[in-house]
Amino acid sequence: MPAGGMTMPELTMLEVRGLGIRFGGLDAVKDVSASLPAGKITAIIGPNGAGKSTFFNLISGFYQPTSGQIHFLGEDITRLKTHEVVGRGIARTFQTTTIYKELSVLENAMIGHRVRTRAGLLDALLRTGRERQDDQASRAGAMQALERVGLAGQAHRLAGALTQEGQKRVGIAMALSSDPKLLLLDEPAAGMNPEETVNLMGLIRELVAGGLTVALVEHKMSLVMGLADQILVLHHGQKIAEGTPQAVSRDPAVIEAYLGSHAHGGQMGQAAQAGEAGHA
Ligand SMILES: Nc1ncnc2c1ncn2[C@@H]1O[C@H](COP(=O)(O)OP(=O)(O)OP(=O)(O)O)[C@@H](O)[C@H]1O
Repeated sequence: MPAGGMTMPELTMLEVRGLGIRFGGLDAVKDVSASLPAGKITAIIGPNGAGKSTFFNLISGFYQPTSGQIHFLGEDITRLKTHEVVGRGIARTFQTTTIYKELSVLENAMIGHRVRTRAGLLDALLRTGRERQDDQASRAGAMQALERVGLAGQAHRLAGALTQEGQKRVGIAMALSSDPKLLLLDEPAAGMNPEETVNLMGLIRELVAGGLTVALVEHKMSLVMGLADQILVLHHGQKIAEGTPQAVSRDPAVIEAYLGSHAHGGQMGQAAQAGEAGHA
């Protein structure tokens, strides 16, 4: 115990070591080692095709890595299946909104709960006898999740009738309904206007204040720079930098990676300038 210092050691929520996956001849993710501290927001950024979504797919059990290990709260989860990973406390949202617009907000969140606590979507949709028994548990989990995203009052509306932002919140509620410890958000601000993006940032901050750990993949630098405690930068599947938003936005290797890519060079360039705190 350091005398006079009350700093608690930082708890690691997720740790990956030497993580990699090859598709044919391509290393989509290669030798990535990183730690996600509990109660913090980690952003994973990088130019198009850098391996960000693949990284999420590895953590959430959608893909099996060809090398390396994944530890979640100290447990080796490298070879677990998706629903087992969810059972441990990791949930994710997807790049494209995958809500059922013709169902109610509550039904969507309940499907989220069932899919995440069962082996398959089919099981959840067919409503087997076992499913009906679990109805109450799903309903309770779903309502709690809707409260967390501010949609409890709209539980019985059709999901398709909500705004773009509301529908994003439904997607997040679907992930939260399994009560995860770690939430993976894949491009949460995609398709959102600046006001909606700011609201979404507020929601993510609230969730983290409530004890959640968040990792997000996002191209919108305003969100990344405004939210992230730490940033991992991937390029061609490899980690080229990590650190605070300020440090990463000034990192020559990061600027080079973004400027060298057609797609998002401008955004990172702007972020680096924004980091210069008002210098013209
Ligand atoms: N299932 C797959 N089979 C073959 N190649 C894949 C597969 N998934 C991803 N890849 C390849 O792996 C590389 C990384 O893709 P990934 O989607 O992870 O990048 P990303 O950083 O998420 O890109 P973006 O920002 O455009 O979403 C790309 O070259 C992609 O074509």
